[in-house]
Amino acid sequence: MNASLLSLEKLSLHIGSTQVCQALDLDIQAGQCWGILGPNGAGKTTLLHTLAGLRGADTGRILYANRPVTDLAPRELARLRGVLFQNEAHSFPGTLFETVLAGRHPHLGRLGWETPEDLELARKALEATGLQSLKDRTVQTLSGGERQRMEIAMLLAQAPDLALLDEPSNHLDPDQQILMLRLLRDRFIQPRRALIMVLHDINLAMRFCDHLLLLKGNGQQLSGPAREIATEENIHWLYQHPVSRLQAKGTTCFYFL
Ligand SMILES: Nc1ncnc2c1ncn2[C@@H]1O[C@H](COP(=O)(O)OP(=O)(O)OP(=O)(O)O)[C@@H](O)[C@H]1O
Repeated sequence: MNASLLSLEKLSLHIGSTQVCQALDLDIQAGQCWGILGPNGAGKTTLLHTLAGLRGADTGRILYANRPVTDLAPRELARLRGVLFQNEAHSFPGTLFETVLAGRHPHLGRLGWETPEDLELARKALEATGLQSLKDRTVQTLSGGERQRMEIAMLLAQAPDLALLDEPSNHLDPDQQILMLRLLRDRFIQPRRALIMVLHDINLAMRFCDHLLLLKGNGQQLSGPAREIATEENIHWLYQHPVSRLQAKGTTCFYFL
């Protein structure tokens, strides 16, 4: 049996007038890729930030390897989980290389100096995301897609056990969407690692996720293996839009009518 990286026990969460989830039990195991789907405003980002330990829940517990997230020091938490935020604003005007290298922060020694290994990991992360030729550019000069790839590179450099991604395909063209999600899958779908991503594109979710959490935005939720959860009926229930489930080239996809 795989190890449990993150467990939710009877988690209830609301923001404003939105009930994001209600008594949600979930077990994210090493080697799994979870997709969180739901209509605009359902609370997907709010839940992701809560899982990351950045905000509190109403009731219930969030456990990282059986330890409550509230007991973990920031540095320890930053080694366990990394977050790809939507529209992250970087406050200092660094170069691409310096920014990606900052991903190594949770791993630095007491003096805070980067080792040659940290520099090498940052260099490799830039190479993996195809950004090495831009390494000396300032972050402010990057296009939306280049910036998104930089955020992914930073997460690769951080190398946490669990990656929490908020719409990782944002700003990416179709080719880069596939390349970056493949890269994330290859790095994080590992015996000691896992991936959770909020996605709007259900077909990307079908392609990359083995488990799904559907959030309706009124406290109703459905979770489980993607092949059981991704039915025409459930996807119609989720988005309140007519949809057809199709088989193409051996994979399941959804066509919104
Ligand atoms: N500080 C706040 N106070 C009150 N309501 C808020 C606050 N922040 C967010 N909300 C609302 O909470 C709901 C959930 O927001 P959230 O960003 O988590 O949804 P989401 O599912 O990620 O949405 P989207 O798909 O549009 O990105 C939204 O209706 C949002 O307007």
